Amino acid sequence: MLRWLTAGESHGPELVAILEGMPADVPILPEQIQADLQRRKLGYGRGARMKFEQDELSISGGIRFGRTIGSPVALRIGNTEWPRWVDVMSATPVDPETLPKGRGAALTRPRPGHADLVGMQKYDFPEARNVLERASARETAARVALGAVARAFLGELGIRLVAHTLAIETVRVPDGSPLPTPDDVAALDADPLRCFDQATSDAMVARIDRAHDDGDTLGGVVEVLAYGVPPGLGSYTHWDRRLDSQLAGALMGIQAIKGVEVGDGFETTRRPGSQAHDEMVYDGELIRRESDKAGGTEGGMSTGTVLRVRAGMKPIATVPHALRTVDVATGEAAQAHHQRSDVCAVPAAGVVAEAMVALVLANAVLEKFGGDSVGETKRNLEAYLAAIPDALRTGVITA
Ligand SMILES: Cc1cc2nc3c(=O)[nH]c(=O)nc-3n(C[C@H](O)[C@H](O)[C@H](O)COP(=O)(O)O)c2cc1C
Ligand SMILES: C=C(O[C@@H]1CC(C(=O)O)=C[C@@H](OP(=O)(O)O)[C@H]1O)C(=O)O
Repeated sequence: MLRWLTAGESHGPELVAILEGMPADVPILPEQIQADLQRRKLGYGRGARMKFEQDELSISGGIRFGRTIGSPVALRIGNTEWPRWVDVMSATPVDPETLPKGRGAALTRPRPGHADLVGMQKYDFPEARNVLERASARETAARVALGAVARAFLGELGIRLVAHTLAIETVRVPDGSPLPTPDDVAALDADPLRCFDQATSDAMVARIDRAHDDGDTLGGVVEVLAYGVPPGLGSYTHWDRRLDSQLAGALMGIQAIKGVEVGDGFETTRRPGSQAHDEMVYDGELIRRESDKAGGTEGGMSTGTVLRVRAGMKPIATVPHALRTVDVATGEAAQAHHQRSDVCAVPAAGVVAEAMVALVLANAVLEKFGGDSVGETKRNLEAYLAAIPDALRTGVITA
């Protein structure tokens, strides 16, 4: 079993992350993790902080000479903003009178759509600083770093992932457009929206420009594809063993994700059964699917076809054209606090979603095939695939 934990505040000294249960001998270099951290900062519409803050990665354990060694992988990502926040985020008591006026001010005008108000109620805070520091999606940097390790493990088994942007608000990639493969990652990273359709990407840029001018923010939809996934990850035997349940939970666990679809998702509910499923045909060697509407799972198990999941992100809550709220210090009507924010962070959410899917798949692979070294996992996987009776063979769809 793979377990992972993150800690750290948005403006604290660093984020820390631990991945426990990763087999030994997975090749992974700090540069690979750093590259994924860099990809998470990409995307048209992100705020100023993405430009001036660097992700300072250091590895505290679990990796030696460029390979995992079976012990917990422990990572630190320094927040280069920290020197400006030393007082405000001090772990030791500080006289509130000495705090800087702007950053140190009490945040008593909670933002609709962010965690501020309920966080204050729940943890008994008079203002929102303690809440937003941890609710912030800064934390997703830690998950992306762990996801890079999970992806390296999956890569050794021939499982490769790619994420792309499907929609920004109502600007959407046309139905039936070609799907990217993992070979397209560099091209996607070079696109301002990580969108695989040039005309749609251009329209998305224009829409974000308009939102920026209007003092508004936008959400959208990302899709993660995993190629080379063997049949039989997850299980139909219990709700929490279902791969689709685990994927949905992991994706919904990303800040601002409000909907998840597996395969054609809600579109499937608008089709009659005769047109909703992926029919099987025998080609003399393998049982093949005529279509891929299910998105690579049936009965909570991977089918061996391309895994396809989508996550819908709501618009950023810190709207520059500030929303109405109540100042909880005075009880008076007010405008929600706003200093700076992303206009749109959907492309970054795609990189985070890819990391979460990688972690879930790595866990599912280990549950099915075990292995204390990646070589052992690979042997077990190959033996399982070889043992599937000829009459049941479907193969595995790779890119
Ligand atoms: C990559 C990424 C960047 C984000 N950037 C911002 C931001 O700049 N401002 C903001 O208010 N929310 C931002 N969010 C969303 C908030 O973190 C999120 O809405 C908040 O934690 C409340 O959680 P909920 O939306 O899941 O209810 C971002 C989310 C992601 C995934
Ligand atoms: C720092 C990151 O994202 C942050 C996520 C975020 C939020 O409320 O979720 C709010 C913003 O932070 P700040 O309010 O300090 O500008 C984003 O910049 C990051 O992704 O690295």
